[in-house]
Amino acid sequence: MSTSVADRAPAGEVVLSLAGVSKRFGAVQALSDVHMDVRAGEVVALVGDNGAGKSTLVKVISGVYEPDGGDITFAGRKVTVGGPSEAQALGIATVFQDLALCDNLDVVANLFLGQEQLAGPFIDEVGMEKEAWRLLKTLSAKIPSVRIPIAALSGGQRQTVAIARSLVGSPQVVMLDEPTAALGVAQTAEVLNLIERLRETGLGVILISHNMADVQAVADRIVVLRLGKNAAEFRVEDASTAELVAAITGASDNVVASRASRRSASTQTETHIESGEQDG
Ligand SMILES: Nc1ncnc2c1ncn2[C@@H]1O[C@H](COP(=O)(O)OP(=O)(O)OP(=O)(O)O)[C@@H](O)[C@H]1O
Repeated sequence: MSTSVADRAPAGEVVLSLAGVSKRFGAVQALSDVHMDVRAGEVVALVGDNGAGKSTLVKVISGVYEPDGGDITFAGRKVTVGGPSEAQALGIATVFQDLALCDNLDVVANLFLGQEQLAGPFIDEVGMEKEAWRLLKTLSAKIPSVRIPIAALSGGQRQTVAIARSLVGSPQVVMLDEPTAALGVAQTAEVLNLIERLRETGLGVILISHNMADVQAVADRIVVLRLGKNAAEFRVEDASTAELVAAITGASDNVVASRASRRSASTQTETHIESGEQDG
């Protein structure tokens, strides 16, 4: 089976919708009444402080955890996601932080390991290699060979393989959990390009990140969780870093926000001085 754009929902259509999702672990209410929509051809960033509930939400969507309450609607119908393989069969793929790649196996083996059934019943070694190149091409990925072991690849290239792997089986939604956390500047830029490619192919992308620069560079919408609840939602062009930080921390007078506004005030003053707008 190949990833066909024709199978996908038209851009702008809601493909995944969460309503009233809750999850408790003993005394900890990790998620309360969470809602979130993801549209085809859109990158939604899911942000929040440590313990805000991001990982729990990802695990609910990917079928690792069963929610205590709430509805998940995927491609227009209410679904229960019984486990990660069910999520993948539905069309919800997740790239977890650990990437789950086998270092000693090559790129082709890693792309299809354990998901041969998603690639199609009759796919052989040659077919897998062709499909591997096709998936990497979809991402405009820079991998020198599909026959080199993962151990020989850089961090950005590994992330690329993990993202390509998530595309086997034609998902409609891809979730990326902190994809740039362990990467340097150039590799981060590479991964942000991949995310843009995913959006261009019409996928709904959920990006979990602590990095506001990455989020602001690539997301269309930003959903902020705080203490397991929806705290705010922004279109990326409407949110300043200070507003985002305030929504994440729940306070507008925190150290990061006031530092950001001091810096922005001093930049404005400098701009005015440079353009000769100062008084006197
Ligand atoms: N398996 C679990 N058992 C008990 N409590 C849990 C479990 N998983 C998460 N929690 C708790 O649920 C809350 C939300 O945690 P979660 O890991 O979802 O937050 P997060 O936003 O992903 O944080 P981080 O950015 O640190 O990964 C936290 O209070 C956490 O301690």
